[in-house]
Amino acid sequence: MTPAARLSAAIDLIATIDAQRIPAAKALKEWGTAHRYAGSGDRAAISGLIWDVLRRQSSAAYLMDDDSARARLLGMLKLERGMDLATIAALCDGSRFAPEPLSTAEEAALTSRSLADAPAAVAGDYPEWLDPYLAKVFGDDRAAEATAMASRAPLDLRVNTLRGKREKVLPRLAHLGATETPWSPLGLRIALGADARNPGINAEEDFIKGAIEVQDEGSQLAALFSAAKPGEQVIDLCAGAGGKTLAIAAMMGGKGRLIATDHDKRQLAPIHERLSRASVHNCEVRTPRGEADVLSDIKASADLVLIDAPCTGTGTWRRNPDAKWRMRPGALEVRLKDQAEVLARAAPLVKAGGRIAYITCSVLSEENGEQVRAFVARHPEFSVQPPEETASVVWDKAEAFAGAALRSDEGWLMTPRRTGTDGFFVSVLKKG
Ligand SMILES: C[S@@+](CC[C@H](N)C(=O)[O-])C[C@H]1O[C@@H](n2cnc3c(N)ncnc32)[C@H](O)[C@@H]1O
Repeated sequence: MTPAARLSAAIDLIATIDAQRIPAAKALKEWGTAHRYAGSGDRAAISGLIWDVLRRQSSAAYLMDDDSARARLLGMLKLERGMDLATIAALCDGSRFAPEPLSTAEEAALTSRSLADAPAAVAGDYPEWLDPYLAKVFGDDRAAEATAMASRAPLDLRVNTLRGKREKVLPRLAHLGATETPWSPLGLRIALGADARNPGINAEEDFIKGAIEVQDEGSQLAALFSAAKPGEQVIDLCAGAGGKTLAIAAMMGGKGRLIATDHDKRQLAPIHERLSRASVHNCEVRTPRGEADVLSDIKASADLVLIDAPCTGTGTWRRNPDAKWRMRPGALEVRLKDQAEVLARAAPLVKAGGRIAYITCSVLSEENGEQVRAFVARHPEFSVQPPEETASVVWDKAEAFAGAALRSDEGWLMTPRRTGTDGFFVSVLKKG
């Protein structure tokens, strides 16, 4: 397929997604089945176009003053891909399989309209009901923050120090264009192209041998801020597929006791294979069975309880542009309740002098600072460790990090705009 034919296919697909109200991933899969002649390059390119239209859904429609599938695609080409009028016009030349030539109104919109007067929710591409929530966190910066939260994310990797060293792994991933991430001493970054092609990390020898894991740099920093140490007793209460568990295990260097659990046993399913590939030998996975409390033997003995809390995931919008538009107010209410529950469960597990590391991948203060304040009010035996302290334990970049991240009395908030990471909040709460 020519680049122009891919645009035509993308316009048709967006119209289908609109009309049938189906998730983009499902629509793309069905399109692939119905167009078996399309090669993998075509599929990747068309997926990339669809995801980018979802990223710029509102702003592209505003720019074009038209919310049709075609208008949103054209607006996206300008806003997300930085194409000028001549480039867009050359693609839309009306030839066989290419989109129709640009109308006078489309040409005018692409040259003279801008987002300068657009409401923040439109310029920043987020559901309008979230505007007061984002205003509370970011104030007048919310459109700029949200725009960064809508832009395509790179692929970040964490080098597993149980199996390798960053300086050794880096040259082996040179063919993928890997570079060091700016903050994490363990991070590597691979920029992803507009065609959404997967670089095939799972087939890399370093991945197979457990020397690298896919993990956003913000997630790596959140784990580092917990300051897990060799010899400690650490409980990962919301371990899920084990992303943080693996990072914590590497920090512990195989020494001490690590317990991973989750209230949903299905979420834990991939953790066993991942722990084994990463050569983690000191982690006990406790899978819930029925109503029994799998942590009933643990009473005020943990040095660290890690809570990678269930959250709305607003910090990961750049990886899930479809989920962003599907988010409903009810989802926030449910998550707030879950978070309070997990915090209450963690409190009695921690020993005097121990700590809770509370982490979310959301930017909303209801899930972050407000949740922490409410917990400390209910549990005065806990107090927030000053954020500067949590960062300085980690590394010499603490000062630059403090200048970049958003600090509150309760902890650090990382965002795509500020730290180039997914949105992550981290608070460390000391007991006694
Ligand atoms: C953000 S995800 C964890 C991701 C995982 N730690 C990782 O890094 O791959 C949140 C997890 O919390 C779990 N969860 C939700 N409510 C919980 C509760 N009340 N107690 C324990 N886990 C809970 C969910 O099942 C989900 O796996």
